[in-house]
Amino acid sequence: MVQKNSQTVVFDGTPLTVIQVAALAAGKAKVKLDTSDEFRARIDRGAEFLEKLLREDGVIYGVTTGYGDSCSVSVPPELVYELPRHLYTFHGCGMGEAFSLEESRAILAARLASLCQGYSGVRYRLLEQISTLLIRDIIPIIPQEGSVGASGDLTPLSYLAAVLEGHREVWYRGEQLTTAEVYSAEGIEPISLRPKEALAIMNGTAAMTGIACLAVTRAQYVVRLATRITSLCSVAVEGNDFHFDPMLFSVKPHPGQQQIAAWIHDDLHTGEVPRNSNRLQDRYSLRCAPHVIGVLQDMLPTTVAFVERELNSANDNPIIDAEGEHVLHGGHFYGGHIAHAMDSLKAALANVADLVDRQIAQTVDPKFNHGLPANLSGATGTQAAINHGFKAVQIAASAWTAEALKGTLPASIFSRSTECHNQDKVSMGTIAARDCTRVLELVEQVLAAGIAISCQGVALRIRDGQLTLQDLQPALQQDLERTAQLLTFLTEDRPLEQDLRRLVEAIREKHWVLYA
Ligand SMILES: N[C@@H](Cc1ccc(O)cc1)C(=O)O
Repeated sequence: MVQKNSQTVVFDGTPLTVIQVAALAAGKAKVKLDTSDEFRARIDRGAEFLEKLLREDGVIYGVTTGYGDSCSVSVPPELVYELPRHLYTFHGCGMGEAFSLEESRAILAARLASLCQGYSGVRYRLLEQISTLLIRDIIPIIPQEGSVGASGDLTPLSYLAAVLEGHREVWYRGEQLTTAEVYSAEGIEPISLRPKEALAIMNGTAAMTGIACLAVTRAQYVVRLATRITSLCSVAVEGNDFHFDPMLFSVKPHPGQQQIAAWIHDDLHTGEVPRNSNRLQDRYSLRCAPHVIGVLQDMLPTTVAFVERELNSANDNPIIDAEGEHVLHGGHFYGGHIAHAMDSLKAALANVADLVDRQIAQTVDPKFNHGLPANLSGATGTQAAINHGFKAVQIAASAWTAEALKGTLPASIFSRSTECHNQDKVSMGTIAARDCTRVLELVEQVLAAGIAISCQGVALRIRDGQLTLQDLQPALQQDLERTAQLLTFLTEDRPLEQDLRRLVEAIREKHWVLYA
């Protein structure tokens, strides 16, 4: 899976970026665990401190006690080593679809990044086993449902814990196989989890954080593509270029909004604004595009910061301070920041889908599109009467938009008291991240329709001699060519499902080079 000469993501406790996690998840980056003696020693020090504590004090939460509300139950010494297996076993109750291969790799990467901070009291050997899974692309199959995202992603991460010990199932070379058969084929020894180790794997936010890494990197491309679609729609409907003037935006100083306006302005290579324009004001979906896409652009840096801090944090409980010899009890498994980041990201994303859906509506409609044919059908002569162009695609885009908007209900407000009221306030961050992923899929579909329709609109003006290719900025010319590689100009009605699927795939692959 891992491509040759591709980048390498090194797990050594130093900060990782969402881009690195996304590259790793896509199979485009190699994985390397720091093998230096210094790093090994730093990690092992936590496990050694716990061993010492166990010998000397005999009581450690989650090691010699039950979990959560069951912490008042003491576990007799002869059963302490059986406790980790019980933890992942009773949490083996995940439901729903499994996370995708890409998502599951991101989840493993997020857990490894957290354990590499060195505050979880696990052995270096455990980190090696997780990195072996990533390197050999043996990926646990993790059901998506069943985490409240505040006692960590306990249930999803139990699937990782179980796989480390050689149980449950994995994806391996495109097949779903038992971990046991893959380990024996690959000559991998299952690990025997030490007393704190199952808890350390499960008591964190890796499921929601891994998914959030993928969501924010996809959202960065959504911003750019929605901006370019706005420019193309403006050209297609002969919109008013002066809505994006730098002077206009200098008096409303949201930097992301200004950036979007500047990009559109450059795309449209607008000249000097007339002293008193007699041009009409376009509808809001064009005129206010920087104000809608700009919200997403302005919130992305904060969203990325939330996700990267969580990614590079010790999200576990208890935290093991081997240096100072303390066991610190807290709530670092709580995914509140990811919950908020994903809840707000999905709302901003769905607003962009709504904007593009309205741009599509203007562009296909002869009442608003300044002389383009109905539904942008390229059919001429008598054939025009029976051709319906992008009519159904516009209807579909309306449906995808509605579904995206419906998916924006915040998850974090649905906190429930659970686990005998020990977990009486929880984040629901994993649900927020999954919702955000679903919203993203729908947004990308709307953008696929948007790029298809805006390019057809511009191509119609060129075909009908109202515009030449050279009138367009080189970047827009290139977009038309890149779109034409995937979607031939629509003259005669044809089922567009496969074309749209290609376009969605191309969005995921960042096929259009946008504002580099
Ligand atoms: N997250 C809990 C531990 C826990 C683990 C498993 C459970 O099923 C419940 C609670 C804590 O650290 O306090």
